[in-house]
Parts: sequence; C-alpha cells; structure tokens
Amino acid sequence: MYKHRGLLIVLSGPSGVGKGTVRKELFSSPDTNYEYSISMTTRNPREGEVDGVDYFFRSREVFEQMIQEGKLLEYAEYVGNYYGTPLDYVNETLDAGRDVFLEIEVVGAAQVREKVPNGLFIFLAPPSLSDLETRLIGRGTEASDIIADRVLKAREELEMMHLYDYVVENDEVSKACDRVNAIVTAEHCRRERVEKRYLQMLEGE
Ligand SMILES: Nc1nc2c(ncn2[C@@H]2O[C@H](COP(=O)(O)OP(=O)(O)O)[C@@H](O)[C@H]2O)c(=O)[nH]1
Ligand SMILES: Nc1ncnc2c1ncn2[C@@H]1O[C@H](COP(=O)(O)OP(=O)(O)O)[C@@H](O)[C@H]1O
Repeated sequence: MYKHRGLLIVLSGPSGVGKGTVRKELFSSPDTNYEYSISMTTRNPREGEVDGVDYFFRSREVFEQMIQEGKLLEYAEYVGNYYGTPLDYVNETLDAGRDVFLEIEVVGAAQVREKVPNGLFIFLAPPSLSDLETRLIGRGTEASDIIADRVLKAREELEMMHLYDYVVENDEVSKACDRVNAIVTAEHCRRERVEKRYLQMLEGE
C-alpha cells in the first residue's frame, strides 16, 4: 500500500551566511508548515540558548554513544565540536506525512544526500565572500582566531554548492525566506503530480 511521506528539506551553506537567521525567520511565521529538527551538539550553550529548544546540548561521551548506536541521521565535527541530527524524530515526522526542516553544515548535508536522495537540498549563499566575513565579525559570537578558521572553512564549503538542487542568495533575510518557501511550494506541486500519476497507474492495473 502506497504511503505519502513528508518532504525532507535541508538548508545548508557556509558558517555566517545566515542559515540560523533565515531558519528563525521562517519558523516565526504561522504559515510555516514544516517541523524543525532540533540538532544535538557538544558545544557549550551561548547566552540565551536553551537545551531542547536551540540544541540538545550533550557531552562528547553521550554524542559518541548516539553515533555508535546509529541514532543519528548524520553528524559532523565542526570547529572542534560535534553536531548531529537525531534520526528517530526525522523518521517519525516524515512517516506521519509532515515535512522536516534541517539547518546543517555542508558535510552533514552530503551524508543526508546519500541516505535520503529524494530530499530537497537548498544551499544558502552569501552575496560575496567579504559579506560573509563581515557577517561573522558582526555576529561577535566567536574570538578572532575562530572567525579566521570559519572564513577559511567557508571557502571550502562554497565549493559544495553545485551538489544542491537550489542555490538561494541571502541578500535580505525576508527575500531569502520567500525564495525558500517558493522552492518548497514548487517541489510539493511537482511531487503531487508524480504521486497522482503513480496512483492513477495503480488504479488502472
Ligand atoms: N552536520 C550538522 N551541522 C549542524 C547541525 N546543527 C547545526 N549545524 C551546523 O553547525 C554549524 C555551527 O553551528 P553553531 O555552533 O550553532 O554556529 P552558527 O550556526 O554558526 O551560529 C552551523 O553551520 C550549523 O548550521 C547538525 O545537526 N548537523
Ligand atoms: N541577509 C542578511 N544581511 C545581513 N546580515 C545578515 C543576513 N542574514 C544574516 N545576517 C547576519 O549574519 C550573521 C551570521 O548569521 P547566522 O544566522 O548566525 O549564520 P549561520 O547560521 O549560517 O552561521 C548574524 O549576525 C546575522 O544577523
């Protein structure tokens, strides 16, 4: 029996491009119909961050146990800390027919691409590399040596852009959100047409 599953939406891109900002803006709208998958991380909470809301903040031991038990859809080590997506939440939500939204860095996104090839992969790009550096400095959450690491890393991350279904420029947050929503809507329409055609063929048997 054919079962409709939700769509897995992956938003990725270099550090400092505005993934978190765009994601928060998307989820602040009552019209947003997809569920945010809260990641697990070994990094320390920043001021104002809440366990179970922003991230599940866990020790390296707990995180490594999750890896061994196969409980993460993907994970990556990023500037000295682990980040990963708990698998059960994603599976349960997709099985219930609801869309899941992941906001993750590019190494993890490549793992998801392998495991869930029919996901929707969106790369958030900065208007320019100098804009990216300005944003990282402007955010002021990291020391200058860490910012330098992140800018270097961002250059490598930009090379992975061609692996994505769509590239969305984050020039203005509200415009980037509109673009993401338009892509998701178009993808739903496409899938509905394919699904309808498939079901018609089954009925005709
Ligand atoms: N692979 C992976 N990356 C994640 C996950 N959650 C967050 N990230 C990414 O990890 C990077 C660092 O996140 P964070 O420390 O919160 O810093 P910020 O996003 O740069 O403010 C960002 O690029 C996030 O998108 C996850 O579950 N898996
Ligand atoms: N479109 C934009 N224009 C200008 N600044 C932005 C824009 N989007 C995000 N920013 C700023 O850039 C910095 C990095 O954004 P953030 O969402 O933390 O990036 P990421 O999650 O990709 O690492 C933040 O200070 C944020 O306010």
